[in-house]
Amino acid sequence: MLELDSVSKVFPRGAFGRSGVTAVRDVSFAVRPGEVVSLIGESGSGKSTIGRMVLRLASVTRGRITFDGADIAGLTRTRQLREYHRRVQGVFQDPFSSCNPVFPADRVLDAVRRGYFPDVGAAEWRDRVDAALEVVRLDPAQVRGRYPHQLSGGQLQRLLIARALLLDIRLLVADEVISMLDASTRIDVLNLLADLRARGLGILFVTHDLALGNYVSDTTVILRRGRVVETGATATVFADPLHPYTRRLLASVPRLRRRWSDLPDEPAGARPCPYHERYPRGAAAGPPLLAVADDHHVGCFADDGKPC
Ligand SMILES: Nc1ncnc2c1ncn2[C@@H]1O[C@H](COP(=O)(O)OP(=O)(O)OP(=O)(O)O)[C@@H](O)[C@H]1O
Repeated sequence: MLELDSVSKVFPRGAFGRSGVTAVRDVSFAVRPGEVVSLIGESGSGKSTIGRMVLRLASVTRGRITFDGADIAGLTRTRQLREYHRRVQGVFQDPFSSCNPVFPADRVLDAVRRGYFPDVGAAEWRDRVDAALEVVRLDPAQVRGRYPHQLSGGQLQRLLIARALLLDIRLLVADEVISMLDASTRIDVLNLLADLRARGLGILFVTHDLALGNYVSDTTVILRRGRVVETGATATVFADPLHPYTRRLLASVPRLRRRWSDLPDEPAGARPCPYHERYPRGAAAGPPLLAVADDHHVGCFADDGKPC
């Protein structure tokens, strides 16, 4: 369904854009129907930029993003982009910023009808809205005519997911959708994402939180400074993290009964770089990621990301 092939993004910087910030470097991965892929990395690692490129909110500098085999850079006409957004939608961290506070929140649902389904009658539309609200486990009476400030962050987030469902989407980009929610609402939204996956939706789950990625995803992509350092089946990556960065991220997840001051500087049992073993320093550059198993790929441990 969605494929990223050696995608890079350079933001121009300085007078006349002569220099640039490389936010994303040679990133490749795929999202299949019914699969949740989590994109995990610290702040500034390029996660949101990838989400924005997938949503066509930012352009790709090098490489290709394809949806069902077609390069999305080729969708230049308004009509083509609208069709793409009927299939691919995003939900973001702050649900309140996606709603105009002076209008009832469910107006975002009516906007879908005006934009995409002007020929659908009022009664049928109401049925469709009720069905979408039921999927996200919202009682229509709870949200109809309510203003954003009268809803909780979790309710509003679910309303925005219902909006995406009205479009009959196939891929959802969920960018830090849980970050602003409290613990009990988080689990509701996570379980909702699991329901959507079961309905065959592909989900690109952008997060800086490893525990959330582990809970919800089938496949994990670990990003560092815009580059993929490790990727694979979530269970494999979490059970046997290879890259020192992944190991550091995992070691720093807060746990009950362990204090911050007890954390070792480096996780014990550092391993030699498998990439280095395969492609010793001085050899011609190897592939961007080394396959250590069918479902597990790792990048070079060197800090600059170049093959050792
Ligand atoms: N519009 C822009 N213009 C210039 N630089 C940008 C722009 N958007 C992002 N960047 C830079 O690209 C890099 C990656 O940013 P991005 O927002 O994708 O990271 P992130 O991993 O999503 O971080 P966070 O979790 O804090 O949102 C950062 O160095 C950021 O400063």
